[in-house]
Amino acid sequence: MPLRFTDCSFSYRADTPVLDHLTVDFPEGCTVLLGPNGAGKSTLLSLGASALAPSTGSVTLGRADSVRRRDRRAYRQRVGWLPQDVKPIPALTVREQAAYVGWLKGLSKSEAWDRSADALNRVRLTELGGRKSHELSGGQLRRLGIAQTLVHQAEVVLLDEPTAGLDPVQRGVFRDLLAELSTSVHFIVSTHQTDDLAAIYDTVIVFDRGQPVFRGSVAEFFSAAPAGTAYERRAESAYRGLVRGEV
Ligand SMILES: Nc1ncnc2c1ncn2[C@@H]1O[C@H](COP(=O)(O)OP(=O)(O)OP(=O)(O)O)[C@@H](O)[C@H]1O
Repeated sequence: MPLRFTDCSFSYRADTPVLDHLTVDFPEGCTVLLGPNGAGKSTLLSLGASALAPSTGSVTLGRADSVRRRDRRAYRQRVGWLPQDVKPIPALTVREQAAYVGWLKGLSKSEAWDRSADALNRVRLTELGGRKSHELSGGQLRRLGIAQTLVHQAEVVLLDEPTAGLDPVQRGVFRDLLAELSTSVHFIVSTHQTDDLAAIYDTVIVFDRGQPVFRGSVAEFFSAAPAGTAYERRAESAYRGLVRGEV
């Protein structure tokens, strides 16, 4: 079920639109969103999560429109969001936090509590379930963020730079987790990391100055690199050829 932005505009300040009548859809599977600093990726994901509202246009998941008041609750249940800074909720344990977010999304307390056990198991945090969430490391906290989206069984999960600042081992853990979960959840991942694209993603979207400048398979993305580019430099080279960068 694709997430679709249709004719979407958004500005933080009246004179500088970040998104200007943008139309783009995110297909099923695992999609990576690449783009330079300031391109508008986080803004796009915040709109996708319905944490921000567009000034024109719509953001839809199937028939549910995030902008339409009567659809909003259902829309938010179907979409999970991991912003750049996942926040521990003071005084709550890891399991309580996962359950609490499920409850906020409309589950009953008992349902949220029951599902939190399975969600923590899927992100390999069961053993830390009784620990206070503010005691988690950055990598563990991000896995808790994913567990929160699993509790309310989001169909589409938006991850904003989920591996920034993680050590190589934790990055590997996260990558394996995405691969495992992507059989049942559609992921849209904003990142600056272009290694491992082929191992994780089905679709690449490159965003620059509020507009998509590339949308295709990983193989098509690689083929945007000049002929003869060394194998390990294809992603970087293709990317450089597509974007103009920060103003
Ligand atoms: N809260 C805010 N208030 C005002 N301007 C903002 C705010 N958040 C982002 N912007 C501006 O909106 C534009 C897009 O920012 P955004 O964070 O969406 O880009 P990004 O592609 O996610 O960048 P990065 O890769 O650095 O995270 C930038 O010019 C940024 O300065």
